[in-house]
This record gives sequence, structure tokens and C-alpha cells, in this order.
Amino acid sequence: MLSFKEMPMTASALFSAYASFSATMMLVRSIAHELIPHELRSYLYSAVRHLFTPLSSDLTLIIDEFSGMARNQVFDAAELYLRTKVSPKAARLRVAKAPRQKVLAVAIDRGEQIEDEFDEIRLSWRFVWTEPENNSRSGEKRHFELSFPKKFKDRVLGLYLPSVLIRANAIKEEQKAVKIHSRECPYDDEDGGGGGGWGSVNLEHPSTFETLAMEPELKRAIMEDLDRFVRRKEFYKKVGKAWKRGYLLYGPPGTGKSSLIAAMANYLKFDIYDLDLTSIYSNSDLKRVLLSTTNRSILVIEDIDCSVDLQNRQFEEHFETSNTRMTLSGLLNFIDGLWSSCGDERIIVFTTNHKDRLDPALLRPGRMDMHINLSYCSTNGFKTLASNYLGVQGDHRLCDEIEGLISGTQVTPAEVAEELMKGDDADVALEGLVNFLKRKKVETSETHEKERAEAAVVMDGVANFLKRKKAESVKKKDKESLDAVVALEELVDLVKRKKIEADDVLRKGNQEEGGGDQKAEAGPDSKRLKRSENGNGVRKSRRVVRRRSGRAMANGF
Ligand SMILES: Nc1ncnc2c1ncn2[C@@H]1O[C@H](COP(=O)(O)OP(=O)(O)OP(=O)(O)O)[C@@H](O)[C@H]1O
Repeated sequence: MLSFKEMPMTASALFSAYASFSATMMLVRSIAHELIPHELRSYLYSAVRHLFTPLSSDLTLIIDEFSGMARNQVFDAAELYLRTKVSPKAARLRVAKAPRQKVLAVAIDRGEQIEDEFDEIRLSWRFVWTEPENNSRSGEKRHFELSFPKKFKDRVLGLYLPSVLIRANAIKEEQKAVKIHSRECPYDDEDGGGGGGWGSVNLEHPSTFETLAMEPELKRAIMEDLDRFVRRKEFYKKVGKAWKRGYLLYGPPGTGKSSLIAAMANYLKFDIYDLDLTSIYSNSDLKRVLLSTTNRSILVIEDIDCSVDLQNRQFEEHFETSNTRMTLSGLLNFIDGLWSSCGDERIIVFTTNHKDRLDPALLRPGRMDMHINLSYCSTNGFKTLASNYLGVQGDHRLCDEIEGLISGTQVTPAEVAEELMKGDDADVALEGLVNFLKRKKVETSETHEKERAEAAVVMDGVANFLKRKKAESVKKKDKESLDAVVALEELVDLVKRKKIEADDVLRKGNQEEGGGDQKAEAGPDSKRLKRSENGNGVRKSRRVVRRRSGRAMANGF
């Protein structure tokens, strides 16, 4: 044993031996750096490491956060997937929530391990997070290490990791907050929709198909149509059609057109792009704006009849200045021209309060595939609203009376909803609705009476005028003028008959079902129907004119 006196001697000897060893090692290292090429050095290091590492039957995959400059999709998928695998035994978890995110994101912390199993293969995930020595964020690196027995390498790469990617996509879809994009919105799009001047916020509209006051068959038809559309990717490819679908929603204000759009977006989890056509100045502007929308989205153009003058196509064809102003052709080109194939799973919705004002070119099949008529509140509509707003299921003492009143009144779901919101108490709210409907009924019949009387006065005036003209023509033996008068008389007759028929239908409809005649038509069928009606009407009127004119001639000449 060393005596106390000998200690300093021994320590200094040790220190000098250590110093000379370090100096030698530094010399060797710098000589090695100078003389041995980098590749050879790495090889030697890994060979030495290999010698000292016990032989392992496991393989470890390193999944870096970035692949070059781009994010590594496997890393992102693993991050989402592993959130569903967090063990109750985990000692540390990371919890985060972005301002516009709906749910908390719970993830494993650095160094934590997660065990997983796939087809009886046991796998172990580890999250590794290295920070640079100077603590700057730019140098930090994150990666996952996935370890499993080497012999399963092919199954893990070929089956397990792809299944992680699929599951992560499904989780993303489940957690996706539906957004509404608008060019007036001040926010930037977080997801990088890019260009086109779109901003977005989360769509907070709670409307769903359950809450919509709509005929159950119509609801079902729309939902089935949407389901068919989203699952038909291969079909669209096979028939060579762009994967898109157009819906025209028409009906009076307050019948649920916007609510239906929100319900469609919530149902499909598609973002909405709300486009105000009056903010578009040229076709090239339109192209830029529409090209910056994303797949799986609904492009909405509300009140298409008033947004922009899209009526004058003949004029436009003659004076085409397509790039200096926005034209109907420019819009149509995007709906079903070559540009329409840019993107997948696109839905286009036009709304209007006046379908009759639209250029038939817009309504053509292939452009607007489904025409949906949203009309006045029906008894079914009332039942849905009463259940939504008051929790009343049709068993209230006032329900029968209300249903009877609704049947004979043109009242919008918005008006009914407004009345139902006036009281928390079902009795108070429903009594308020009864009074409202009674008032409305009186007003409606008064208005109808007034309109009928006004129309009768105008028709009588026209008929008297034509009678005078007819007498003059007969007197002057002016055959041409007589023909014209007879044709006009026929027209007046036709209008009178149609008016009487329409009043009958209205009266009958009111007695049977009230205003609610919501329906969906496939574009082509509805058009065919309308065309044949017009055709018959016109043909019939021409035949009668020929007969009448001949009779008048026979009498007068
Ligand atoms: N069919 C409906 N089902 C449920 N609620 C409805 C329905 N129609 C209207 N409402 C209620 O009325 C409000 C206005 O309806 P909405 O904006 O959807 O009508 P709209 O037809 O789009 O009207 P506009 O033509 O004026 O834009 C909605 O917020 C909703 O509360």
C-alpha cells in the first residue's frame, strides 16, 4: 500500500503517462485523418463497431422525418398510426393541439418504445429525437426506429408498412376538419392549397342529412348518389369521364339550399370552395382560381342567375373576348371541357332561386347531373324540424293541427325553424307556429285572389283589344292581319286555360300536401319532360290557329 508521502509522486507519474498517451492518440488520429481516405475510415469504424457488437437476429429500419427536402410520408404515417398504439404503461407522452385542430394529438415522447404485432410478427417502435449541441431547432433530427426479426424483412416492407400507411390515411380522414375556402377569407390555407387567393376556416355548419327538413326519399336519393359517386373511381376511368359531378339546387329562399351543401360536405368530409363569380374578371382569372382548388372538394357557386350575366351566349359567341372578361363558355369549359379533368372527386354545386332564368347550356346533362328542387315545408319537413328544435316526436296535441295548416300553406323551412326557436317550451313554440301559419294562410289566399283578379283584368283588356282588331281586319279584308289576330287570340286562350289548370293544381296540391314538393331529377330526364310538354303545347296551338283562321275567313269574306 502507498504511503501518504508517495501519493503525489504516483499521481504526477500517472498524469504524465496519461498526457503522453493522449498526445500520441491525437497524433495517430490526425495522421489517420490526413492519410486515410474518408470512405476507408468509415469502413474501418463500422468494422470495428461490428466486431464489438454482439450478433443480432433483429433488423432495425430507420425512418427519418425528411427524405431529402420533402417530408417522409412513412414517418408521418407512423406518427399518426402510433398514436393509436400508445400503451397504458407509457411513462411519458406528448400532447398537442393546433389552434384550429379539433382533437388533442397524443404521441410518444423521445426514447419511448411501442410494441406492435402484425401477423404474429412482434415489432418494436422507438422514437428518437436528437438535438444539436448548440440547441438550435434547425439542427434537430427526429426519426423512428422499427425493429423486428430479420427473417420477416420482406413481410414488414411489403405488407406491414403499407398497412401502416393505409391506416394513417384513414385516421387522417376521420380527424379531418371540413373547411370552407373563400377568396374573401383573410386566413392562409394551412394545407397549402396554394394560389388562387383562397383563405379558409373550419366549416362549423352543423347541418347533416339527419337535421335537414326534406322528404325522406329525396334525402335517400341524394345520399345514394353521393355514395355512388365517391366509390366509382374505376368506373369513371373506364368510361373515360372526368371524376366529377354537378348538382343544381333550386327553390325559393330559405328552403335549405345552403344547408344541403353543408350537409353534403359534412357527409363526405369534402372541403367547400365558395366562389363568388362577381369577383372574377376574366376567363384566365377563373382558370387560375379553379385550378388552385383541391381534390375531394365541393365548388359552390350560389345564386348563379344573379352572380354574373351568363345569359347572353349568342352575343358572346359573336364577340368572344374570352380572356378579357368572364364568359359562360369559360365557365362551361371548366365544368365539362378539357379543364374539367384537372383533379379528381370534384363536386360542383350551383344554386338558384330561379331555375327558369338559367341558360339551358348550364342545365345540360353532364354539366348539372342532378337537379334538386328544394321547396316549401312539407309535413315531413315539419316533423324533422319539431324533433330537432323541440325534441317533439309528433305526439304533441298541436301536431295534427300544424300538419293540416302546413299542407295548405306555402311556408319555408326557414320560417318554420324561426318560429320554433321563439320559445324553449314546446307548447309556447308550437302555439306560436299555429298562429303564424294561420296568418300566412290568410295572406297567401289574399295574395292569390289579388293576383287572379289582376290577371283577369289584363286578359279581358287583351281579349277586347283583339276583338276590335279582328273586326277591323275582317272589314279591311286583310288576311295577314286576321291571321295574326287569330293566332294571338289562341295564345290568350291557351294562357287562360293554363292559368286555370295551374290554379287547380295549386288548390289540389295545397289540399293534399301543402307547398312541399321537393324532388330530384336527373338532368336529362327532366329536360326531356319539359321539351315534350312545350312541343305538345306549341303544336296544339298551331293546329287550332289554322282551324280558327280558316273559320273566320269563311265567315268574313
Ligand atoms: N330544409 C331545411 N332543413 C333544415 N333547416 C332549414 C331548411 N331550410 C332552411 N332551414 C333553416 O333556415 C336557415 C336558412 O336556410 P338556408 O340558408 O339553407 O336556405 P337557402 O335555401 O340557402 O336560402 P337562400 O336562397 O336565401 O340562400 C338555415 O340556417 C336553417 O336553419
